[in-house]
Amino acid sequence: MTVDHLLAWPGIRRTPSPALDLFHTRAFLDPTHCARLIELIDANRHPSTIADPNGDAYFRTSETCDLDAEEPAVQELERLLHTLTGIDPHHGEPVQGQRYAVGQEFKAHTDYFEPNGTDYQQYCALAGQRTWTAMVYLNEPQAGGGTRFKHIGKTFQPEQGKLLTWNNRLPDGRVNPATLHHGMKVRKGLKYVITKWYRERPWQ
Ligand SMILES: O=C(O)CCC(=O)C(=O)O
Ligand SMILES: [Fe+2]
Repeated sequence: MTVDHLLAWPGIRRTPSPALDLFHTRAFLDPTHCARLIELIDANRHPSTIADPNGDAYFRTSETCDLDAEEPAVQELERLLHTLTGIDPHHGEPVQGQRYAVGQEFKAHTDYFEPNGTDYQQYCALAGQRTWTAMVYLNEPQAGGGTRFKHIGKTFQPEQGKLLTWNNRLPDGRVNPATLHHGMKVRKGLKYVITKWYRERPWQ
């Protein structure tokens, strides 16, 4: 994907930082679309998991849903993401939904797989490393639930339909530690997001 392609999206904003390529845009999804995706997440959620477990049982306390690629709301989301990013849809992992109740979070992590981690071979042998991440807030909790990029001191607040996207790699192809981010604790209400990860090579 080229950054120029992203910049053609009306209303896209780049976070001014030399450390990483990070963009956001408001109202990427409309409220009806968000509500339908929330319904799908609620119908099929289970405790979230992590790669390279680090011994902290409270590292990621949310619930996850693998969304059904046949659902019209998921297909429409995929179509919009393709228009936004220009990334070949075959390089995408299936879309996931995440739900956080009060007190739940996803502590500071990177979306790429640690190149020397124990799980790298298992997760990356076929499709390669994660390249770009796209995430969309589907609602707005009453308090908390921001996404904090610690290295650059930037926190995004959840807002229904707002999209974030960033490049997990550096221009030379190595992973970028400055993409470290924290899905912070929800203090009041619920938080729903979708996450979409792209790979170097086609998925499956
Ligand atoms: O919920 C958030 O704000 C961040 C989610 C996230 O980083 C992830 O699912 O990888
Ligand atoms: Fe993440």
